[in-house]
Amino acid sequence: MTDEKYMKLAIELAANTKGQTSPNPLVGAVVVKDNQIVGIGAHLKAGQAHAEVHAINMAGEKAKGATVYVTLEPCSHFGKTPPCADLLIKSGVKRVVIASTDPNPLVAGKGIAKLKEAGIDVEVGLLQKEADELNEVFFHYMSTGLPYVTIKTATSLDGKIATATLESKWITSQEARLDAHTYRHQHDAILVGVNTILKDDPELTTRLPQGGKNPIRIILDTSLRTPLSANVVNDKAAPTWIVVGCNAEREKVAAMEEKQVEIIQMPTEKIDIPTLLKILAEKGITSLFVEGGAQVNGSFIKAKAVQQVITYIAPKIIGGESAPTSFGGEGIEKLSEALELEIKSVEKIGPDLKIVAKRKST
Ligand SMILES: Nc1c(/N=C/[C@H](O)[C@H](O)[C@H](O)COP(=O)(O)O)[nH]c(=O)[nH]c1=O
Ligand SMILES: Nc1c(N[C@@H]2O[C@H](COP(=O)(O)O)[C@@H](O)[C@H]2O)[nH]c(=O)[nH]c1=O
Ligand SMILES: [Zn+2]
Repeated sequence: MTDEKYMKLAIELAANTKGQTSPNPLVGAVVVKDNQIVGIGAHLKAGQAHAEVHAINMAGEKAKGATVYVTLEPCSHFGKTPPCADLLIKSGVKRVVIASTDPNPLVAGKGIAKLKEAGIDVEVGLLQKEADELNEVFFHYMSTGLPYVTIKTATSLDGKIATATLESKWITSQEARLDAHTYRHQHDAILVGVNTILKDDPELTTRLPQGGKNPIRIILDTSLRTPLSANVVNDKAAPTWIVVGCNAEREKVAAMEEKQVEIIQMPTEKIDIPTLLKILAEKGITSLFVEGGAQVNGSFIKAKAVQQVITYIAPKIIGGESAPTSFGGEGIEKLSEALELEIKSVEKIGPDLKIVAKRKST
């Protein structure tokens, strides 16, 4: 039981740095000696000390003969920081309890092997499910080389994202919209289509009472119709990248680049989602928050390029055959082609419902 207690603390430490460590994983570590916690640590920012380093430094001499609980296999490579496995060996710990193994090919089992070779008692898998869930973004990015994609939609009870005259402010409550901003803080980038820019001129920034990091703003805009006057072009609140097709007008591209907007020009006329995801991953985007609208959401579903769908439902009926729903595009013909997810949670947020659904882990 005490092992679980300490690993739960390590997981808690890791969970509280969500949104800070990208492209690195969330990691927590706890050092225990004679049933006393003598050191704790979490990885706070990519490029800075790993969780084990903080915890071992805090433990000092007491690390000798101690047990270390760490949510991810200690690294064994020289990345931006020296290997944690070597540090644990040098500090004379007796036992290391690990939750998740690290799929990073640079680590993948080597950290565990190193510790065992040095005669340290290693145990793997304690609360692995909870720890793995914490790092679903990092593990997905490591194993696929693509960003972990979350689509967020906000609809009425009858599934509409706007009225037939395209009025959409607001369908869901302030509380639900605030909840969505937490995801903006946690994601590397937010993505919308140019129609959302033209209709709402959104800021796409993280506006939480407690503050938060603004994600990089990505606009899908094949023929570069985003106005030079748009908020996302002028407010300098966060980087803005506009994805265009190969036929976007040179002059418009130059005018946008003048305003420090980054243009990502696709090799094809249209924007191919799988190709775009590879480009974004290469640019270090490990998590992508897609806030629609209908056409963009439809293109991600068509490409089956989504890992999580978060739906906020307001207890309102909008009606109208031509009122848009969350996923546009041509859709599917046969039900067997429907994108299969599993519902992970259903909760009330103010007057609204929030449903989190995830792809079955492939
Ligand atoms: N219309 C609704 C939403 N609409 C979401 C659209 O993407 C909207 O244009 C942007 O979220 C606005 O961006 P910003 O706030 O200026 O950063 N999202 C919601 O959660 N509920 C709704 O009712
Ligand atoms: N954050 C973290 C680990 N992260 C591992 O190390 C890699 C990043 O290495 P670096 O570039 O040196 O920060 C990352 O991809 C992942 O495999 N490992 C750990 O032992 N403890 C930590 O707290
Ligand atoms: Zn490390």
